[in-house]
Amino acid sequence: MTPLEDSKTHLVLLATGGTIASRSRPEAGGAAVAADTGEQLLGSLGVPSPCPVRVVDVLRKGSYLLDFGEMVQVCSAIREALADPAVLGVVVTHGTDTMEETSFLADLTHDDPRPVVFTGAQKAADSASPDGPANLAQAVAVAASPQARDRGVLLSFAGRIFPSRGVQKAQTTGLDAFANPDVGPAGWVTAAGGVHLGDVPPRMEPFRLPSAAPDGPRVDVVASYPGADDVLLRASLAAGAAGIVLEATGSGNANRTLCAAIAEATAAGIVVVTSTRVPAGPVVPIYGDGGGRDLLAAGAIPSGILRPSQSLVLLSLLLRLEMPRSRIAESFERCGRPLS
Ligand SMILES: NC(=O)C[C@H](N)C(=O)O
Repeated sequence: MTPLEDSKTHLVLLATGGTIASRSRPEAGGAAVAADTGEQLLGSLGVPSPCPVRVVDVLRKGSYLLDFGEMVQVCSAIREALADPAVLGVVVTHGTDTMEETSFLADLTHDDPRPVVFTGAQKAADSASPDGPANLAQAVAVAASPQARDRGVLLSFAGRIFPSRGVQKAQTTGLDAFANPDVGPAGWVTAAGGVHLGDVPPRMEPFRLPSAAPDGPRVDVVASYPGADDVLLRASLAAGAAGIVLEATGSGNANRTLCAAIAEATAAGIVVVTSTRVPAGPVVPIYGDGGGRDLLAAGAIPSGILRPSQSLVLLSLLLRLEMPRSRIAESFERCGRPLS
């Protein structure tokens, strides 16, 4: 671990809830709900932190409850923490269900060399052997490491370190909850806090952070599957969607019915992005008969390597920033490129 040169330097821990903070509650019928404060989480660390940590409680909820405005709120809290030059880096404790969404939004809008590291847990704080304390200790070690600088927003989980772009929750209950099926982890962190990361990849130009208003443009995810018709897509349009992420099959295919409805939607100015339910590989326009080639001709924008969850975040961000379709297409081209 890196010794501190200046005793005033410190990390900030932003607590948002999730399983890492959850305990079973009689008032919830014994179900696990977010309960612990950031101070309680910090108090659970079995090892001393490499530097002082200041705690801010931002939210206390399961991440399956978050909306886009709350994700912006977490990003604003990161920005506020980094406004203090004595802050070395930020750790965010967060539920794992939507950590790939919030961390990606934070990465897209992160304009600072200092590390921001998300972590959480798969087992509740009151379980017999919670994984939260070790995950948090490792995230603190990563955030305090000079090796983690200039890498945007990272996830540290079960000893592995991932850039947020392309990361996916890949286990419902297994302790190694996250994966990047395209490129694997960027590095690892040992139980003793030793951080190992490879070369620093180039960073993308950050986007502006939009307002945290809860009533931004509506963006829905609509799936294609055997027998899918256009009823749900049209319901989304009728509900006022400004953007739709199509969770397509394979390399990004739908069918003739969906394709025709998408052509109508894009002609009316709705932005449609084609992503895929397949865990790895880019969206590629190859097939006709309502496949990816026809979706492209219908005006849908391929998401590159971004899965539906992260496509939803990028599209919601760009629509909140009032970007025209041409810049949205360019942004997906840039942000959807595989990280190598
Ligand atoms: N393991 C977790 O954190 C899952 C939890 N349901 C959440 O996302 O808040």
